[in-house]
Amino acid sequence: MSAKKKILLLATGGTIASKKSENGLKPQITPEELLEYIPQVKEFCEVSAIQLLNLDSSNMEPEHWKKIVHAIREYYDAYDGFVIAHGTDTMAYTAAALSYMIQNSTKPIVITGAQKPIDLEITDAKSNLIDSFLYAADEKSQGVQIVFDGKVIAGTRAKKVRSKSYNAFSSIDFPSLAVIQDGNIMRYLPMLPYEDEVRFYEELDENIFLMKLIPGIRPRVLQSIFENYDCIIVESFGVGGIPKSIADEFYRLCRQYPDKLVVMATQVAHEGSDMTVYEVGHDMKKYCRFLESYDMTLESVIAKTMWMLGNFDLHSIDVEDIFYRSINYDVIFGKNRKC
Ligand SMILES: NC(=O)C[C@H](N)C(=O)O
Repeated sequence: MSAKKKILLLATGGTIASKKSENGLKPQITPEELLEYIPQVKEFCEVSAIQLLNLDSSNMEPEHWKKIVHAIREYYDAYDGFVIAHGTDTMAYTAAALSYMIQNSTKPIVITGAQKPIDLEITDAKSNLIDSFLYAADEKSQGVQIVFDGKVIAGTRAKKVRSKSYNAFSSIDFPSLAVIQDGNIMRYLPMLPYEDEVRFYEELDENIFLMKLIPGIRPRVLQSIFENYDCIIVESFGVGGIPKSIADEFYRLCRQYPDKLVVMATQVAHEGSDMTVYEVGHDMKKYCRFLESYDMTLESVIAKTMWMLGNFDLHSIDVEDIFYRSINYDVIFGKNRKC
């Protein structure tokens, strides 16, 4: 029998590690205590644990993602896989960010958490953690994934869709990679071997503004957004377009600030953008250079632009080539699609 896989648990806080305080739930359970609740994982893997952060994930920031990446890089050779215990609220953002910051990892990096603290009698924490260790210790696992409520979701495809229920995450416009039931991993998609070596990126540019359109939006704040941010992501309606009420000012600013990255995304949860369909999208094409999200989740668009701006000089790269290149299954129906 082959030796047990060595898995490192990186604890970052979240409900999974929370206890009641006077002011509500607060992370305070140590990673060692977390492991005491799931002694059965010792049967199939050798676990070590470190407390990397201790946050409600509402407080998770790009600086913390860098810290997580740095720790995984530091311990990469010493372990066969990693489990990150994380709050659920921003887990989809972290999973997307790590997908860009750690690419081609043959060692699985699994992110999990819980809707109920591990010390409660009724909790999803234990099953989520056990499934995560099982997945991280499996020979066929690789890359960055979320394991939650029996589903394995590609790091770029997850979205928190329920604030209270156990099935809090969906895989958006892409199948779950696997399901885990009664200790068995059922894979829906084969893991294809990576062509390149593992690569770590520790830079991000977080100077990004997400502008959500609402009916009746006025152009008042646009000047200051363009002045102050490197990238403006427009969370538009439907497949995409700029409404008349802000169009003149928006196009004027696109011309005044040609170096700003403009990305058109959508507030619709499924099926993505297509700026070729409507006149409101067509006009945008006439006046601005922009990227669009296609079928990428908003979390992935945000993380990908932070990664792209942080690691490449946009004047010396083909921005479209990088943005539309599929990373960890993030974009399938993008510009570079081959049918
Ligand atoms: N279920 C959770 O983990 C929610 C918590 N507020 C967090 O994101 O840290």
